[in-house]
Amino acid sequence: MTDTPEAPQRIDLGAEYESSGVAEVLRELDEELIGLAPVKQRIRETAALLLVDRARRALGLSQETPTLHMSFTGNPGTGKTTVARKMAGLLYRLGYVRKGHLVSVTRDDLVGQYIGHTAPKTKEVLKKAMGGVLFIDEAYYLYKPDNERDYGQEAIEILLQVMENNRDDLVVIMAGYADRMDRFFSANPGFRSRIAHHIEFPDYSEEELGRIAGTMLGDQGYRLDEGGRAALEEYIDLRRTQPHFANARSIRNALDRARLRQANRLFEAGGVVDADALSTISEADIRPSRVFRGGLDADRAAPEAAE
Ligand SMILES: Nc1ncnc2c1ncn2[C@@H]1O[C@H](COP(=O)(O)OP(=O)(O)OP(=O)(O)O)[C@@H](O)[C@H]1O
Repeated sequence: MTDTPEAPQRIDLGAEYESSGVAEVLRELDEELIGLAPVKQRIRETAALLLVDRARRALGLSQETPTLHMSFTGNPGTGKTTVARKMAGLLYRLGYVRKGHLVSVTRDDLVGQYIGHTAPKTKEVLKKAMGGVLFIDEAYYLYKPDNERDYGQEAIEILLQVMENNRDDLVVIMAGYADRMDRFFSANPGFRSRIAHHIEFPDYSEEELGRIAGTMLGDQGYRLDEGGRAALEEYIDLRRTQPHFANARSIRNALDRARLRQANRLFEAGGVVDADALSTISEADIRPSRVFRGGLDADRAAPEAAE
């Protein structure tokens, strides 16, 4: 294409940053997510790259669609899905995807049980994800090296093809534990070469988990009293060292159970309650947790402990 009369000569990146809505998404990311400083930094850098790429294309300096597929590695509950959703919003605001929604899947959503079932299943998911972001959690389960007839291979081949051919309308984010993802990429170099951005999600510190708990409760209109706060701190300290710990997700689950206990405590006490009582989580709502009694192994049978 030659220059059209409307082709701009220069672009105000600062104005683009605000008017595209990118600034707003980054602000939300900062405000809604506690900690994650290195992740936020990487997202800001990626946003800058995309903004500049868009400006370059607008000025006719390049025509290529950049490779946008990503990998998010880190332990469970470190915010990968939440950040992926923000990333979908960024890509949409910058015009890299048409709709900006996120479709989150695991192996079972892509791979069938019987011969001939996998391709239609994978294609159906891809159809739903087109125009947005396909988030594949624990992506390495697609690849089972001990079984060469595994149907996962079929899904892998379709994904690789679509990641190459539909780069301008679908962004794939593969997520999971760093070490397993690394082995997966070594065994499937096609993915490694198609993924341009690798972002690592660190575990939260105890202090961050405490702040996450405070925000989660605040969002639901609850607060901790002094005893509740101290008990929760102890809870976090213990819970982190026990099996199946899933960072912020474990905190969310613990708070759900605390609210349940609070409701039962109030109900069993009977009588009249005021707003303060209805919104306060106390020590008595946290201490009965099995975490204080030798850990979650005792908890395995309880469905709410499934993390
Ligand atoms: N930094 C944070 N601040 C506040 N809440 C958070 C933060 N990180 C995660 N959460 C909350 O924790 C829960 C789990 O987060 P999310 O699903 O994004 O993690 P994940 O890494 O994708 O986990 P998994 O891989 O196990 O699905 C969500 O409810 C999310 O809102």
